[in-house]
Amino acid sequence: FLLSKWFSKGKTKNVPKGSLGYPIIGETLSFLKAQRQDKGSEWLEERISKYGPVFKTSLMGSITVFAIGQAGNKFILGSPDDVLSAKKPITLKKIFGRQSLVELTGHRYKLVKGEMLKFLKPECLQKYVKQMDELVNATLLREVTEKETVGVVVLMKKLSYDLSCNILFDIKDEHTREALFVDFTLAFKAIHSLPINFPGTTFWRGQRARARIVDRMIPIMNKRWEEVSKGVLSSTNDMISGLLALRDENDQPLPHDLITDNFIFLLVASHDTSATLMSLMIWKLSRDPEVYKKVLQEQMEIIKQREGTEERLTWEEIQKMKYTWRLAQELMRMIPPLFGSFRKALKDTSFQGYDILKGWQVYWAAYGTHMKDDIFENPEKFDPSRFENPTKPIPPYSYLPFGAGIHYCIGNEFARIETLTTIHNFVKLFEWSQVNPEEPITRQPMPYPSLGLPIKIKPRSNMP
Ligand code: HEM
Repeated sequence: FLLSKWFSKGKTKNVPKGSLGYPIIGETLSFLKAQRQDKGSEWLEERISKYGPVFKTSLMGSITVFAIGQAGNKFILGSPDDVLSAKKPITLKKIFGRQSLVELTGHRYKLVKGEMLKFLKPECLQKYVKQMDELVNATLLREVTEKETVGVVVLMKKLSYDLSCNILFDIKDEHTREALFVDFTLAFKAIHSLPINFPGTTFWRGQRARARIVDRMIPIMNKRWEEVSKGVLSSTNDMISGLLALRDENDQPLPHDLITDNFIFLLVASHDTSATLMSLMIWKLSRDPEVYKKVLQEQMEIIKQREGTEERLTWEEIQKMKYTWRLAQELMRMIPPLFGSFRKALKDTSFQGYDILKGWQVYWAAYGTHMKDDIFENPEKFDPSRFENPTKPIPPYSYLPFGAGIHYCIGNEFARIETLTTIHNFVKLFEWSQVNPEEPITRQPMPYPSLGLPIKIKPRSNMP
């Protein structure tokens, strides 16, 4: 009965063509495998050539429609939330929690996002530049000094995690941070695993890790709640305090489990994405002398022009790092940190004559536009200058490292500042060379140098 129900699903409608694969698991295994082997674009191409740019498959236990290309991106990312919501497949939902931002809709979504934005908008981030610079500088010196070889990927993961923990959540206790980091690593792996909850599976381990994170957060949250209630701590101190002080439409505080869910969600959203970008930047600088020269020149010029005794970076100096950020933009065009992302249909809808039924998932992928020559001239050519003087403006819904529409990344400015601060300190403090000059990038599923980017490193000998 279940099998016939599964195969007859949507038969009376004009649904997109495509194979649903095996019952329940569908094509999840081949999709995850392609992601891990950095063959996501081949996986897509195979299906596009058979069924066209709009096709269906089944992923993570749900029928999933892909709509590849600018029109597809516009449809998916531009649809209102009550038609295509950002609700995620079971693995993400179980790790992020039922009340993470992407599971919320309507008023509650706006309320929680509004509070997050208070900390993430440029006006607010300006005041964290100095603190970020201090933290990056101290971490790099501590982790690198007296070592001849360093694994950049591990270092960047640790750095971006520490930055989020410190700046966004004010978790300063080293022991707590370390313990949480171990569990976050396990929880993150579970997001991209098969949803099989059986002792020993990645998904099972991730959920146990999440439970431990929640246990560790309870006393932290209770203490903050007490401090915020007594007025000892301001709601502007950090995001946890801000969410604790927030009141809903009935003037009631938000449930503590909503705050824990969003703490976990934000750490995942902010940690591996930025760590990927920073690792890709150092990977590119290690193997492209031309690019390295320009970045070094830009960063050293900033130090040279510094007046007075100020040693730490300023907001104005971040704005001067134009070439360094264009390098990041071009890297994210060719190797987007997020391959794509899911939406869930809350109502029946349609695209280009194809029916998409309530309950189905929809997936957008950056691949469909980032490497197309009608959008980016010579798309295979690595050319940061295309973001300086574009011959023609990039059409909307075509360049998607941070997504687009309602769910556009609200941490993009935070990511920009931490990336630029890290690269500034890295080139200022060290000289280095790649241990494996041919090291390629592989998706795991985030695109990292495949061997963790080991580098031989020493303190910089010549300063301006
Ligand atoms: C280079 C680093 C980053 C990249 C490439 C990135 C990418 C993205 C993308 C593609 C989306 C849209 C996902 C979708 O459409 O389903 C997104 C959403 C989001 N990102 Fe980021 N992100 C980065 C850094 C950060 C940071 C540092 C934070 C927080 C401090 C953050 C917080 C968020 C949040 C909260 C959302 C959900 C927004 C919503 O649903 O309204 N991200 N990010």
